[in-house]
Amino acid sequence: MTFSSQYPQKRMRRNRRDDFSRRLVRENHLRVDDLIYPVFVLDGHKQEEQVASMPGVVRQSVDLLLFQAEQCLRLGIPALAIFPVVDASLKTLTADEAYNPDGLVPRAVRELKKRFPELGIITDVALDPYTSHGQDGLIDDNGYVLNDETVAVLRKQALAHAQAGADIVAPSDMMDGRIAAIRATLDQDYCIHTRILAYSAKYASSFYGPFRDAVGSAAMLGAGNKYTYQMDPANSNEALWEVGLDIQEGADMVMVKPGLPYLDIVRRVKDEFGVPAFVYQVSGEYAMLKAAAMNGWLDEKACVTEALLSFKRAGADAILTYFAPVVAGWLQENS
Ligand SMILES: NCc1[nH]cc(CCC(=O)O)c1CC(=O)O
Ligand SMILES: [Mg+2]
Repeated sequence: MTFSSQYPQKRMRRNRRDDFSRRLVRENHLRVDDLIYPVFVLDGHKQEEQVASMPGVVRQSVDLLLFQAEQCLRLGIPALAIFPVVDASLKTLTADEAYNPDGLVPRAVRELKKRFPELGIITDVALDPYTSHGQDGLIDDNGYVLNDETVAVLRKQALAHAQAGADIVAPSDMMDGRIAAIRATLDQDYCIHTRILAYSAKYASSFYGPFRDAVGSAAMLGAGNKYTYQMDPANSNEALWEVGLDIQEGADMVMVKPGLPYLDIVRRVKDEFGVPAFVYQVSGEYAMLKAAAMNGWLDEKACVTEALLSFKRAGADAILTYFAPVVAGWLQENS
């Protein structure tokens, strides 16, 4: 039996045949330089709690966080993103604790920067850990989140973080005009080097569920939602509009959040603006992968790596992922 030499005309499989040629034609790579590790910080000493809906993720006091920070540095992870678990007694309608210069976040930042000055520290600028209703801003009598009144508090919060030494402040609140306002406040105080990572295209996603458990805002929020400020998952052009405004207002990097269900947005943002575009593989994405892996239904290493590589393929420059240290370890094994 003979085979026609004209069929197939082109053999795409030739490059895939061997590991060496697969490596040579590989278009995208996941590197440790791409990773940002989100961590949950608690008050107190030697405190550590598991997050039930995020197996392998803990909330911990600053003294213990220092060990994780050291490990990240050793692994080559460029930056940590800090999220506070604030005691219910400190949550108020006006979120005053958000800009307490001696609050949990500024204290954590000072400790981390003192011990590990070369490790990048990113703080979250939003009021949800500090409000008694779990919304990211101040509310009126009808529960509507007020824009300008909220921005006035965010300015103070961002300044408190910057003065404590945060390298990057990251407004995740989705109020209008907050990037310009925060930039002006930082500049007035000569915090000219503090970068702003704008959560520009942040969707009203149900994949944030485990995060809200982790920081304890779920109980506060109750049946509430964030539809009046976070973006509608149905929208795509609007994300470009949001990103464009934040760049104009002075953002140094922009973020798309969540990740996997919004790869198309990452690609559009990168193509349209060419600015540093970050993506957040959020708590629900972590929980999905982890749950399936723990059941033996998915190969954790293979699937996590594939999901993270998809962000690179979509054009992301950096990825916030709860898998960061684990992945950094895998990358070291391979090199
Ligand atoms: N400012 C709130 C905030 N900052 C980061 C996340 C979610 C992160 C995650 O799910 O991993 C949220 C949740 C929300 O908007 O309710
Ligand atoms: Mg906006």
